[in-house]
Amino acid sequence: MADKSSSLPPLCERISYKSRSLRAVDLTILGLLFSLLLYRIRHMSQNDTVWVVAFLCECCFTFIWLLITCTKWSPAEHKPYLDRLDERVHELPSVDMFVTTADPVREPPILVVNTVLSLLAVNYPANKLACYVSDDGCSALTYFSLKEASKFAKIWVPFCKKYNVRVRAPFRYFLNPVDAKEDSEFSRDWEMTKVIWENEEGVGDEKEVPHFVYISREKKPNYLHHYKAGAMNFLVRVSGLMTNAPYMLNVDCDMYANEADVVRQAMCIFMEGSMNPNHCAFVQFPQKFYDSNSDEIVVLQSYVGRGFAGIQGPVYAGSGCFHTRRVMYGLSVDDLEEDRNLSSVATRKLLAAERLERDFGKSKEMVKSVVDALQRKSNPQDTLINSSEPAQAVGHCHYEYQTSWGKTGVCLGIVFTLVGMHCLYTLWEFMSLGFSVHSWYASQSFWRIKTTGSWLFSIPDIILKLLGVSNTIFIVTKKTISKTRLESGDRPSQKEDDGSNPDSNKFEFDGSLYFLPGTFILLVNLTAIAGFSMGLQRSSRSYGGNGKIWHPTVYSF
Ligand SMILES: O=c1ccn([C@@H]2O[C@H](COP(=O)(O)OP(=O)(O)O[C@H]3O[C@H](CO)[C@@H](O)[C@H](O)[C@H]3O)[C@@H](O)[C@H]2O)c(=O)[nH]1
Ligand SMILES: [Mn+2]
Repeated sequence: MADKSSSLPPLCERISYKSRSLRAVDLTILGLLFSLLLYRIRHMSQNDTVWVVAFLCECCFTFIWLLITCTKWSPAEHKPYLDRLDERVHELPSVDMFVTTADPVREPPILVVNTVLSLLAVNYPANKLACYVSDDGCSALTYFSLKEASKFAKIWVPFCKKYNVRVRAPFRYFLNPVDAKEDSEFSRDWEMTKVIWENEEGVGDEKEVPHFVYISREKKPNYLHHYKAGAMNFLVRVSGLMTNAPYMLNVDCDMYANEADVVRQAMCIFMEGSMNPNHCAFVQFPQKFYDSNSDEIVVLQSYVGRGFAGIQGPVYAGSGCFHTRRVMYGLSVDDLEEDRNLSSVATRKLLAAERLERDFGKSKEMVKSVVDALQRKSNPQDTLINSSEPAQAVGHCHYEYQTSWGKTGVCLGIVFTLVGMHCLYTLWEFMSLGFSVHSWYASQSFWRIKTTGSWLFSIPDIILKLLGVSNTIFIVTKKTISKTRLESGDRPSQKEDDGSNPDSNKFEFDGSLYFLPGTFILLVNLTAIAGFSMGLQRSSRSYGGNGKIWHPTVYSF
């Protein structure tokens, strides 16, 4: 386990990216915002509703701006040192990896296969890993695809490790042509692996491949199944009964591990004791997107993500996250002694028989696995410890009933300067990460669509839910696979991103009513601008006569 000596260099370091000039810009914007609000207050008259509404909107904007700026104030990143981990930690802890899928049509099994293969092939001792797939669609197609994938894994995993392949999702890897001399051993292995990948056949070495488990829980009409959250709870229970690893990774089926060292990187953070021995409940990795339209997310993640890392750490993003099992089972920082064992008070509180049964259900095996996890008793053989019977028991839809599973997310002048500064600021954020002005413009447009569409509709939705009138439903998003992703082989990998695909960078809109409010506001704005320019023409013709000018109303969200 980790060496406790504090004189050794750390396994992971926090690197700060504070910038004085950026802070100066932020403070200037803050000054401008406050002077705008002050101006509004000083010139407020009670019967001017437009003025009052504008004031309220600006208050709201200032509040949100303050929140975002506070978040971004002290950006930082955590840098793991893998060589130090390999040198000091000889017995790495086990990790259970979870992949969720729900619909073989919307989520083609080939996606799930790639996700799973990228996880099975990570640089980590195979006997310390187990990969569980939960299939809420209970699909025979997904099942058989995964069965084939498990055969291919026996060739794929050793191949990746032998040649130190970085991105270990085959569809991604085989987009690149082989980069070696024709007759080299590597190119022969490459060809062979590719042929097997395309023909889906394979035999190979089992020892190098982690455990791989396919599960599908029971669902019945009158039982809430809690969508992905329910699937995650089920995965936690079943893996608890089978491998009970102290760490768990969850990945959506439309993602893959794009870094072969991801698990060891997470361990550097979990096992770095010098910051605070019990400091870390989860490690969230940033998400990257291989199709178009993701520039905005990259920018958000770079600035807001680093900002979060600089304050208390990241927020859980739903995928690409490692959790500790003990924290999932109710452990908090105060429950631990210096040596990370449970304190006596915590032992009484967490391990009381009534609490265990109430929170985790009636399965004796389940309760034992929770106790083992809380007391850090590892599964000695790193094998699948239980037969599938207890696992089936915890997969019934009534298992969660009456337990805690599933319950537990100069006015105009100021305005123009502000709007100008805001635009320049967001533009700078985009350009400093290498994106074009066009991509910034597309993201700005999309913000308007989001605020007038999804945000607007989400408010009545939440109100109805709070009033108990409606239930939240989870519609699995359709994972479209672009043509370039399906065509493997002869195309260079950059092909996807160089804009040669005429449909890249385009959004797909269906005939949804959600676009009505945005379109309506756009039309109002256009009419107002047209009216304004007509009014200007008329007034310039009448030499300042007292013709009324129609003031444009421009709504900006
Ligand atoms: O009943 C269900 C519904 C969904 N899923 C899985 O949940 C994941 C996310 O579903 P998806 O339809 O892809 O939702 P997105 O909107 O893309 O997901 C975002 O939003 C989700 C809900 O907040 C988060 O869990 C995800 O991590 C986040 O990427 C997928 O692996 C699904 O297979 C299930 O297992 N069971
Ligand atoms: Mn998704």
